[in-house]
Amino acid sequence: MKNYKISIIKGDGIGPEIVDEAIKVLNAVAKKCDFSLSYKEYLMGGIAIDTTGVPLPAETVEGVLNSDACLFGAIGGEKWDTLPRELRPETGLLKFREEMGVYANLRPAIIYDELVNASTLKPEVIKGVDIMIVRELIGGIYFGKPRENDGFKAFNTMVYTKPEIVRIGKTAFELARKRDKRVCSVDKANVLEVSQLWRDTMNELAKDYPDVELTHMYVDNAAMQLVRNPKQFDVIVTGNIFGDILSDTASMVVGSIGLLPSASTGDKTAIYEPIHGSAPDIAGMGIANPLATIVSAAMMLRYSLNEDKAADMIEEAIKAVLKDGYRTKDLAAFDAKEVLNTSDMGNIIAEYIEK
Ligand SMILES: NC(=O)c1ccc[n+]([C@@H]2O[C@H](COP(=O)([O-])OP(=O)(O)OC[C@H]3O[C@@H](n4cnc5c(N)ncnc54)[C@H](O)[C@@H]3O)[C@@H](O)[C@H]2O)c1
Ligand SMILES: CC(C)[C@H](C(=O)O)[C@@H](O)C(=O)O
Ligand SMILES: [Mg+2]
Repeated sequence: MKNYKISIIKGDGIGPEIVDEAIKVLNAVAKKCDFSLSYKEYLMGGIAIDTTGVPLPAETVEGVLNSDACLFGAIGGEKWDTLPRELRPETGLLKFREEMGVYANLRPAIIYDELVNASTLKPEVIKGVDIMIVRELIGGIYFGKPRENDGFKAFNTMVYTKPEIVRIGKTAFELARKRDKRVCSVDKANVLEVSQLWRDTMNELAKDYPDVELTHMYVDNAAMQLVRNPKQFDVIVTGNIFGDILSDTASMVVGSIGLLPSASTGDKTAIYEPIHGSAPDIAGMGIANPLATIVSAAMMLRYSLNEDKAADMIEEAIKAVLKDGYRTKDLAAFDAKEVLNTSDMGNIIAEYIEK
């Protein structure tokens, strides 16, 4: 029987609650599909600061690199917000992504038919939405130097090199080939030099993909278009900060931030993580939606472990559970037959897989 080594980072806030449910579902599907998963837990974020003094212990880096894939919850919280920047949970996460070399963050926003009433947008606007946001994850203004805050003047630097743009562009074009063959590159080329290089490079790269249509959009317009007519998008490719913002918007297009999964991929390893944060406002209340993390686990099965059947089973179980009217609190107002807590949502998905 095949065994996969999965590194687990639960993190802070709702992180442990949602990751536990994903593990439950993974175990159910492994049993059905005749493979096994062994898990090893590592620390990152606030809990790592409290336990080891740093947000990203060396052991975490090494453990994840030696595993087949990593499932990650979320980090951060007010308790650590006043620490010097190098000691903050978010700095740990960024260093982690950088060390893992996960330059391509795939954030799919797909509407479940059962949830068309859950979005704040009209059903006819969102029915059929299927967008893949390809966010560059280890460059741009998040990592650019110089950066400084001397108490009077503060600045960050937005940097992209051509190879970085080509690398993420290829990911987007290759993905589009397996979808509707359309890439929309989002930038701010009307103002920023870095965006002009981004746009010129995408245009050059497009010559290698004559079967894929490339269009460009300024990020302010893209934010508006996502809400006006999200169905116009197939693949969106964009830089780190624009992708961060646009993916939170896309999550609400499909009903809740508790629904959007992601895969952070590169040449060394892959990290599977919901797009949302540690949600300190609801941590410990048992009301967090675990679906984003459970779907991230399905992405892990599909992309890193090549267990497509198991991934399909999770996705089918989620659809069936939603169809039967089970909802977490964030979606409770929308065609709910029964509102479940975080743990019961995990249980019922595992049960649907088992039966
Ligand atoms: N990848 C990560 O680890 C990650 C991502 C984003 C934010 N953060 C961190 O999380 C902390 C909180 O940030 P924030 O409040 O801006 O963003 P957030 O995504 O944690 O929460 C935003 C809102 O969405 C709700 N929400 C988020 N996930 C949910 C879920 N699964 N089910 C139901 N509701 C959910 C929250 O309750 C909150 O009202 C900060 O410390 C931030 O830096 C971490
Ligand atoms: C917590 C933060 C550093 C992170 C980001 O901005 O990348 C988060 O918002 C995300 O979307 O994963
Ligand atoms: Mg974000």
